[in-house]
Amino acid sequence: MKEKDKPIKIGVAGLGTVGVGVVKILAAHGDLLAARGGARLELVAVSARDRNRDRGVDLSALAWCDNPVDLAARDDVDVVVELIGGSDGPALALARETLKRGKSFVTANKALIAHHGKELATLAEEKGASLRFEAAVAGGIPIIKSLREGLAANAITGVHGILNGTCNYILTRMEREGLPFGEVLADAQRIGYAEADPSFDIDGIDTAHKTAILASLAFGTEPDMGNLAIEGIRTIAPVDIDYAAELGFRIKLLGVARQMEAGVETRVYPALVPLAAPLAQVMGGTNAVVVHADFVGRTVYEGAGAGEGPTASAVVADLVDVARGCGGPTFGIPAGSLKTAKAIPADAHEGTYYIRLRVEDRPGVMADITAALGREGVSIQSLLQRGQAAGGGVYVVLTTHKTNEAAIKATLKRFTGLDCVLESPTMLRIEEV
Ligand SMILES: NC(=O)C1=CN([C@@H]2O[C@H](COP(=O)(O)OP(=O)(O)OC[C@H]3O[C@@H](n4cnc5c(N)ncnc54)[C@H](OP(=O)(O)O)[C@@H]3O)[C@@H](O)[C@H]2O)C=CC1
Ligand SMILES: N[C@@H](CCO)C(=O)O
Repeated sequence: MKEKDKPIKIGVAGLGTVGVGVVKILAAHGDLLAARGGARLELVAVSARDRNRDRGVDLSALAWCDNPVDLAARDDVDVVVELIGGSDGPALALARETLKRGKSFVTANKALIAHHGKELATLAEEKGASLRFEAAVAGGIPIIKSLREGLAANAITGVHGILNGTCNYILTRMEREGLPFGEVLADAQRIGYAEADPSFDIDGIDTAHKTAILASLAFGTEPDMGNLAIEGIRTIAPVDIDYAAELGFRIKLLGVARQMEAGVETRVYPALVPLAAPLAQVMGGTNAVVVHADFVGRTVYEGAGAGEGPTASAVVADLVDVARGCGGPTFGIPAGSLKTAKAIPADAHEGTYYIRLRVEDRPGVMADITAALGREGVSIQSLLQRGQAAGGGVYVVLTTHKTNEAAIKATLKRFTGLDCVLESPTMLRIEEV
């Protein structure tokens, strides 16, 4: 047998939504994957918590490890796939142990890579092993490969993504069906989109993990959660979805990484996106990423961002790359050359803004509002007033011309101090991507 014909023996830790998907693809596409990778991908061992659970796939011929870290030490395992989740605990222990032994490691775990990416990449590069995580960002979309390989000729200036299927699914159904937040979240959990702790999804942490990874690949900085300002979608009210539509926008939770003069800004926030923009068309559990780069211009990537088949598709694509012997540094440049990301103050953010106020319905209110904006040098782009807000008073909704976040925060403080303002103002950024 030629060296190339030797099978690649795989151990999979975690047999939940994604793990079972990987088992199914390996079983369904054995010949196709062997032809593409130049070696058969042979699943030999698995690990999960409950050995007796029926997972709808045949595991009877496979070795079982109660402790997932034992997969790394097995002589019959060449490559370990980690589909447990969590930034630390067994996932991290397994990653370290696998790479220390010079074996390649494939994962869908964005928390692990966002928190320990540099350490693990350093270890992989020292040991000549491969560390792959295509499934960790945007599920089935090959965005890691695109940034690391397809766009390698370019300096990247910005990356904007809808990176969390759960949030996009919730926002879509709130808009289309007028359903309350909680009811839709339960559906996202049933479909298998949501994280084990769904607050990671709705509070923007999952998007932040993915943004940290994309920023690292795009800008050559080490993945760094410490510099990321994070806002989720809990505060988005149906009324904001309606006003956004009236103004020609749709609300999306975005992960944003962009090159600014002072460094790379990385943030997560719900934003108003113009209805004609590609990101506004992305509905349900679908993810999308828009990359701006100097020579190629704008490129757009879209596809299923979560769920069994799409996520497992990306995991198995990484296994094919390992079989092919595809190498190169994990984040596109050697781990030792990754720069430390600089914190960019949120107040430096420049852009246009949406503000919703609930105010008393009486003469002089609009004058107070416009005076507060004027004092902070914030110029109004559009202004709406609608009758009878829930809870009394009326809603006043405005968008601004370009300004900075320091001026917006100062304006919001002035609004909060006005007698006519009945509740804390809602502020959302507008992103023209
Ligand atoms: N679901 C999705 O759409 C996506 C998920 N991901 C990522 O993929 C990873 C897996 O997600 P998902 O499949 O949804 O998760 P699940 O919760 O469905 O599955 C997790 C699996 O890990 C096993 N497990 C948990 N703790 C241990 C442990 N200590 N030792 C051994 N096995 C353990 C569980 O075992 P048991 O079944 O016995 O309880 C289960 O099989 C996560 O990192 C997630 O963020 C990435 C993209 C999309
Ligand atoms: N919980 C994540 C899974 C995919 O990473 C989501 O909803 O997008």
